[in-house]
Amino acid sequence: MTEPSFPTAGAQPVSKAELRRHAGLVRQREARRLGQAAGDRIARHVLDAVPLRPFEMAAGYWPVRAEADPLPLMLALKAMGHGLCLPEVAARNAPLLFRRWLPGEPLTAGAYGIPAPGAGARLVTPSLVLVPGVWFDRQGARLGYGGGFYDRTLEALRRGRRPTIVGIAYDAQLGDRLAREPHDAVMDFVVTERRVIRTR
Ligand SMILES: Nc1nc2c(c(=O)[nH]1)N(C=O)[C@@H](CNc1ccc(C(=O)N[C@@H](CCC(=O)O)C(=O)O)cc1)CN2
Ligand SMILES: Nc1ncnc2c1ncn2[C@@H]1O[C@H](COP(=O)(O)OP(=O)(O)OP(=O)(O)O)[C@@H](O)[C@H]1O
Repeated sequence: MTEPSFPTAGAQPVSKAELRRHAGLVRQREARRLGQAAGDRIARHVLDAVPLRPFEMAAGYWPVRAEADPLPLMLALKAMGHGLCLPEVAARNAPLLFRRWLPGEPLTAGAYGIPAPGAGARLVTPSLVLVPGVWFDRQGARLGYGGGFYDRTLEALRRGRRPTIVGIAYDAQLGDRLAREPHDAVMDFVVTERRVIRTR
């Protein structure tokens, strides 16, 4: 397969929409190429390199659209005694909410059809946030689906106790410096199946 030309925020600016489309294709290709091994490697890298405190409340995500799979990591965190939760879109311009979830518990279709724990599950504040994305740069900037949800959410969480923010992606979704906007939340770590990048 020919490598699609590489859009960056450097000499040749591309629109966010173009980068999203390109990144979506890269993600699909990598999901197919790497299969389940990627999620297992990501889990190992996070456990090896990201400092964890006792009793973290870890926000994962239910992988959709070929997002790198955080579930092996979530299962390992649970086995170590940490808590787990999943995001919920509360309103279009609001931060995400997080609800407690244990693997095996039922999920319901939430906003955009993404499975979520549902109104019966307890609301919690995560101390460790696994953040999906379509593109990351090596400085920890992130491009998502464009709703600004994680930007608003991470900004709000950082006003409280200092959470650990970990972007999760396939290595092929890592690129050169993204044009950063003032509202863009920056990850503390970006972890792929190949490496851990510590950004601060
Ligand atoms: N697995 C997973 N769960 C998640 C997120 C995520 O990125 N991944 N979210 C992270 O925020 C939230 C859901 N956010 C989403 C935001 C936009 C679209 C979406 O489909 N956007 C349209 C464009 C709509 C518009 O421009 O207004 C699209 O991509 O076609 C989907 C999910 C919460 N749960
Ligand atoms: N902290 C914030 N406060 C208010 N509005 C914000 C904030 N962060 C982002 N937004 C709004 O959200 C819009 C979308 O932001 P952006 O394109 O960076 O989303 P994204 O990070 O790709 O999406 P997502 O986080 O949902 O995956 C911005 O144009 C902005 O208007």
